[in-house]
Amino acid sequence: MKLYSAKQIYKADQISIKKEEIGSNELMERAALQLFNWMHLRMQGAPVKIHLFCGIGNNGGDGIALARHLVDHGYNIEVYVINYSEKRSKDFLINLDRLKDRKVWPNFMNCDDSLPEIGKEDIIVDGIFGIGLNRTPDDWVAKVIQHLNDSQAFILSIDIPSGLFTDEGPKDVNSIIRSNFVLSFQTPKLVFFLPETGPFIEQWEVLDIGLDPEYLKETETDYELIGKNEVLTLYKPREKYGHKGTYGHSLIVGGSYGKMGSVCLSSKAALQAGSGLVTSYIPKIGYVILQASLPEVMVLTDVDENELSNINFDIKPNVVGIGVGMGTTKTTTTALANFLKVIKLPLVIDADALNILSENKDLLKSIPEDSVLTPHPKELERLIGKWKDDFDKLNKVKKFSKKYKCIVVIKGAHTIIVHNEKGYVNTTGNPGMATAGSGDVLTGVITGLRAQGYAALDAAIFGVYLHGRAGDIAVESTGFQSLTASHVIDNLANAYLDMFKLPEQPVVEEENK
Ligand SMILES: NC(=O)C1=CN([C@@H]2O[C@H](COP(=O)(O)OP(=O)(O)OC[C@H]3O[C@@H](n4cnc5c(N)ncnc54)[C@H](OP(=O)(O)O)[C@@H]3O)[C@@H](O)[C@H]2O)[C@@H](O)CC1
Ligand SMILES: Nc1ncnc2c1ncn2[C@@H]1O[C@H](COP(=O)(O)OP(=O)(O)O)[C@@H](O)[C@H]1O
Ligand SMILES: [K+]
Repeated sequence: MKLYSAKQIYKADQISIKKEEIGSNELMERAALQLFNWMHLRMQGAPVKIHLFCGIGNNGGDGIALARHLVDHGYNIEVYVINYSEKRSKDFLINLDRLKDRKVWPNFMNCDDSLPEIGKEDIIVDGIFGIGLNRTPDDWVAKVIQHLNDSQAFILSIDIPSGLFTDEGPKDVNSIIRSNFVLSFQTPKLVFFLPETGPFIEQWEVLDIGLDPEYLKETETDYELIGKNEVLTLYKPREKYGHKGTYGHSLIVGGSYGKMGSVCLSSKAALQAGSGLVTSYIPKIGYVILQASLPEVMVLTDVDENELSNINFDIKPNVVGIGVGMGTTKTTTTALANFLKVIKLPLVIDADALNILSENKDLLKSIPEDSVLTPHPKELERLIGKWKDDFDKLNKVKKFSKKYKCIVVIKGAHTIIVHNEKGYVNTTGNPGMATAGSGDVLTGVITGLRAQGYAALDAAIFGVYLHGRAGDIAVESTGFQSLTASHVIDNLANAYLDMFKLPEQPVVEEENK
């Protein structure tokens, strides 16, 4: 699913109005009707108090139009207009008049008005600012927003939580609504998925207001949301006459004294992702551990007992996953540097290999083209330096990806895969996966997919999706706290099977005869 920018949404808005020969107030009416239907379906006329807080732009106009539908259906409403500017939008004014025709008089709030009382059981509709926010709200508006956040009432935001910018980072977190639910028009916004702004949104849903499908289809976006539909198109089925050679040979390089588990996790994950063959390359100390833990995996050992000192093998893998549990000693740093000088194969680079690269930036230019780097936030910071906000981070990563011709997987609650100018935002995974070794599993999965012939970007996108989905299935039986990296591996099979499951159909009860 494409994630459109505010500029693109406004353009779609203009094109739709022109093509369909409708007024902009008709689009607002569609938006308001969709909002109303959503609420009415769930509330079924319940007499709960609904406080609608509206700005003076089109987001406020949506709120005012929604208020009219609510009052027409007998709901218990109170409307407030936050007068943060004199420049009321045309469609806001049209809808304000329509509401007044119903004898509903909004409370017009200015900077020195007292704040209204809101009960815990009430509902707040947040239509203060939408995608038109272009500067930090004034202090008194921020105070109103804080008051709503503190009320403990359920907050339903129209289009986007008020105070959040659509395409840039937040400047004052005290002026942002904390939404329980966002009904977003036509597209979710990128900020719903970023670590700094995502926490302001508990749940979201898209309402289709019928913006021009042709424009939406043709328009390229900087970001895409990755779900089941997107990865189904990437999936490579197995061939009847395929053999283990057809599905590639993964080599997992890593481990050091006390950290052999990470190599076990990556190697097992590569197998479970479907790699035809898997070999682990480890310091001698891990030989028995690997052989005893994973009978399917072949093992090659370094000459050194406890750490990698010379990465040298005479097998022909298709891809190398490198870095897990490897440590960053001088000896291992030299081993990695020498390896990068000669290696031509695609790499999946993780953990300590990333840390070594961060400490020796001149090595970055030796990374083979189309390698996949999988940093968690701390590793990323070591690699690209500090960032101002999430947008600054994404821009820096885009530059890095272009410069070193690689794919960067920014791990997190919503992992984002960056390739050149574009980002792919993952939708699977859960906080149970914030547990030791789950990143090692991801390295194995992406390596295993690369081995099977998935292109670098596809392997990264599909791998991140599968890994998260396996975690989501696992957590249903383990709970968040008890989920471990091994559970994620054990559920990779279920993640594959789940891709082809049809959505559950409603059960039709047989009629009593
Ligand atoms: N496009 C679509 O598909 C459809 C969109 N619809 C709805 O329209 C919404 C966008 O509406 P919008 O453009 O009128 O802007 P909105 O967010 O209401 O802000 C109002 C104005 O406030 C101003 N302003 C900005 N920041 C400020 C600040 N800090 N403090 C004070 N003032 C500030 C700024 O004007 P300025 O003062 O800069 O001239 C801005 O224009 C969208 O989210 C959706 O709900 C639907 O109706 C149907 C179809
Ligand atoms: N809150 C979360 N929601 C979803 N996924 C998460 C969350 N926290 C962590 N993860 C995922 O778990 C993995 C953790 O990786 P990493 O930090 O490298 O762990 P480790 O170093 O222990 O292997 C990443 O794939 C990350 O996206
Ligand atoms: K809003």
